[in-house]
Amino acid sequence: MAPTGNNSMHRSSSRPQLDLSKAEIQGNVEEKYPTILLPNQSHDLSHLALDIGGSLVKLVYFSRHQDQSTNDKRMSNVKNRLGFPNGNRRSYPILGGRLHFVKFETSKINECLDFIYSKQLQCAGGESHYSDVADGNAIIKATGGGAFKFANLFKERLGLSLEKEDEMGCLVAGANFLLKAIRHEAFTHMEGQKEFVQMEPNDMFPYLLVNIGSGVSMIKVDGDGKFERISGTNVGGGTYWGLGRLLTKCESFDELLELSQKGDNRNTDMLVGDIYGGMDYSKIGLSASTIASSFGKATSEKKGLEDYRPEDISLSLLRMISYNIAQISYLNALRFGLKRIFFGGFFIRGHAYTMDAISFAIHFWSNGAAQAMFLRHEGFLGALGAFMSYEKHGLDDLMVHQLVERFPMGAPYTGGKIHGPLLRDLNEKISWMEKFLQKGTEITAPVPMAPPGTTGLGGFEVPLSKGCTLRSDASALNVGVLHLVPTLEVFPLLADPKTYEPNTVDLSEHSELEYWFKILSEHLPDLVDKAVASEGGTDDAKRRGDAFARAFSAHLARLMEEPAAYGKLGLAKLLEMREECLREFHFFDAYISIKQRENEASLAVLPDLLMELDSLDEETRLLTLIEGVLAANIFDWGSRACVDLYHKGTIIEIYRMSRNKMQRPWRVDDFDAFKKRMLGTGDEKPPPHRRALLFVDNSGADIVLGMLPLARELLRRGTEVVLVANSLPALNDVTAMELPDIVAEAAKRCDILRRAAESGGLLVDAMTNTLDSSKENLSSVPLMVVENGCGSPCIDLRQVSSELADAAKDADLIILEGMGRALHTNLNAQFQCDALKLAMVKNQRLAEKLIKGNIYDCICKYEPAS
Ligand SMILES: Nc1ncnc2c1ncn2[C@@H]1O[C@H](COP(=O)(O)OP(=O)(O)OP(=O)(O)O)[C@@H](O)[C@H]1O
Ligand SMILES: CC(C)(CO)[C@@H](O)C(=O)NCCC(=O)O
Ligand SMILES: [Mn+2]
Repeated sequence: MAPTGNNSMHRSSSRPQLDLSKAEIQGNVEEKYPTILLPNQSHDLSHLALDIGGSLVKLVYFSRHQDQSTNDKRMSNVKNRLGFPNGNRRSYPILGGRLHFVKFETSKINECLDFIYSKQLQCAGGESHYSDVADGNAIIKATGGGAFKFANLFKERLGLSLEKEDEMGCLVAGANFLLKAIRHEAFTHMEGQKEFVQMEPNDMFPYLLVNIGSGVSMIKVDGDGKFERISGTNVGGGTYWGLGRLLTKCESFDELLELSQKGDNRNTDMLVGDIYGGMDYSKIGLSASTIASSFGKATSEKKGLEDYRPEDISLSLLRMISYNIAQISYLNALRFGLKRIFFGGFFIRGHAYTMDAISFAIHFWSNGAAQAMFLRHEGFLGALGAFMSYEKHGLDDLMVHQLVERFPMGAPYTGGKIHGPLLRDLNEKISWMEKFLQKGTEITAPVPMAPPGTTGLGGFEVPLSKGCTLRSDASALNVGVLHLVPTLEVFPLLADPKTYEPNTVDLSEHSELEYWFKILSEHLPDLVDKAVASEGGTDDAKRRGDAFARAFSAHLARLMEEPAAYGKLGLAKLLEMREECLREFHFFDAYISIKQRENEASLAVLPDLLMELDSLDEETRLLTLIEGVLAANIFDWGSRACVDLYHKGTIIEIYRMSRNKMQRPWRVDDFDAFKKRMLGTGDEKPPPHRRALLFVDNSGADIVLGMLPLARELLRRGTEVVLVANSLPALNDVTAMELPDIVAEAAKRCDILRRAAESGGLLVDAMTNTLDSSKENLSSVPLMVVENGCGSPCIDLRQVSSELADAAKDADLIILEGMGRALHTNLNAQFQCDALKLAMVKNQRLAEKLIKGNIYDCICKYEPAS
């Protein structure tokens, strides 16, 4: 999903510009990191907050979206027309922007200072403190012990004062925010299986929060700001890393964790079987393979450290510490009757085995009564909480539907160790990716390897999740950039937003996932060609095209290995990711020339089509119009089969051929019910719909020869029509920016469309001269265009533009057209008003699966208001 407006397609590069005017160095010019004053820098550039722990520094910062859409004529017309109510809006603006998550090792705090400096984050410590910035005395929120320990360093190097926030309070604030506002934040992890859990904001409390950092804190959370640190343990992440380093000579935490994946703890741990001569101690429920004593075998007098494999040592240590923390957690949960236990902190590091070990132990000790849950933003709770403590961020009011998470490529800092230079611009990103992605191993993930099986109650056997190479790039953290888009809303006509699921196809089924990955991979070379051509085919475009292909393939490979890496995966997300990835590499509209060509060709034949339609009686015309929409939906550059077809004829030939083949009954055919609602039966004439929302799909024939004639029919019958189109380009879909021009062209050829477009404010400088129009005829129901808030071929109706949400309030008919919006998503969506779903199925597998039919079968699904 994307924010709305004029410039929004340039969003990917939308870091606000620094205002460098009157910049001057403050203090000693000889210093290594002299502070530069930017007195004219706008104060709301960003917020920054830190959690400086014993092991890692976590940084959360906010960057604003570029100012959007001020002089967009279409927008202001729509606003006039629909008179956007302000009643239920917040009374103060919250900033649209992005939240970034970055971490560093505390022992290398200079890297963190460099990062802040190079991003100029110290120049904007937060609105409420702006007045201080000019004095070189910006204040930023910080928590963790380092907020005390390093206060002077921040002051000296960056002129930043750290305002200290209570560490436990921050952890709780961060966790509460994530659980409420981020979809797919919390998950369980058992025997290698990740399952997302959605918390009900009304039913979240109480819970136990266990933060495993260097040390471990256990906090009972009863509400927002209501908590008590009930316990802790000094055996934590620092213990694993510290002891592990001494015993194995590993040089990094990740190396130690990787070693554990090849370990066998039977060589170091003393098992029940070792003590009981290979037998279980079944009377107390302990199997022979239960660890009786961690490192108990290392007591052997005959052996020294060199006789044990570092792999085995690492594994024993990891299990010892994970089990120990889990056991103490469980006992504390028991003490206060808490059923839900969330684990955070970077000890977890998204590592499958660690999570399995903790889950297993919680399950074991509680006899299945308590459940361990993990958080995707595991280590960032404190930093987020510190961020939340700014007064005017507006974040605490944000809701799930206003946050969109994206996973851009190449943020080398987030791994904790630095893999490359700070990426300042696209060029540097591409260079870095060219090098980084050559090392194929680094795009692998910790994934379960062992076949499914049971660990078996009665002992701590080996949890199943092992892993291969640990990912050291940003995505290892399974944390993206959070886009805050305050204008997004839940589509108000959904029958039940709570149970609404946009995706029709479930990608958690592996064969389904494989199939779509194959489709997307095969489509990639063609897409790259188009994208490069759309940017003039220059060397720069080719290089970007190459980088895009690498990046998107890497995403695909990553998801193939760990489908839940970026949250719950659906086809809509996958298709959107492709579009976002294009934008990330500055391809703003790959299909632009194809779209223009097809629009022109279709507009040229529109008058003939309208004439043909007008010669038909009402009933035949309605059928022909629906046939026309279905037939024209064949022009879809997202479908392989259709692209092949285009080489076989002109647009109008294909359109006619396609329409001639429309034999009823269609595979799903509710046309008669729809006709009855529109035309009635016998003498009984039902009133026309008040307002119809037409969710349009492709450019060219699809919009011009399919949807516009249908819109015209509705207008003629007295129904207001709102064309709902994408905010940003996706494949050859028509966008809300392009539609007014297309409508204007069509209006030159049709009186009904012209009057409606004028009435809807779409024709601003009315072309009164182009056609003879009598002024008295001018009043007409309006034709309008609104953007849907998204930049994907699919639509998740939980996150639409406020413009669309407003337009929906008076609507009593929804028409969803095309595979992306009516099939891949929303085929099963229920609405509060009449809904018509129209699509041609241009994919054999989908046809078989969804409608037990064949490629090119049609769907005309009509569901009256429930
Ligand atoms: N790259 C890394 N370097 C060091 N430790 C890491 C790394 N990645 C994960 N860890 C683990 O994460 C732990 C630190 O987690 P976290 O950042 O949540 O705690 P902290 O805030 O530094 O510690 P505390 O809250 O106790 O002061 C380390 O002790 C180690 O076990
Ligand atoms: C000291 C803190 C709070 C610093 O984050 C943390 O490392 C911790 O909770 N340690 C455990 C101390 C204890 O309760 O035994
Ligand atoms: Mn900490």
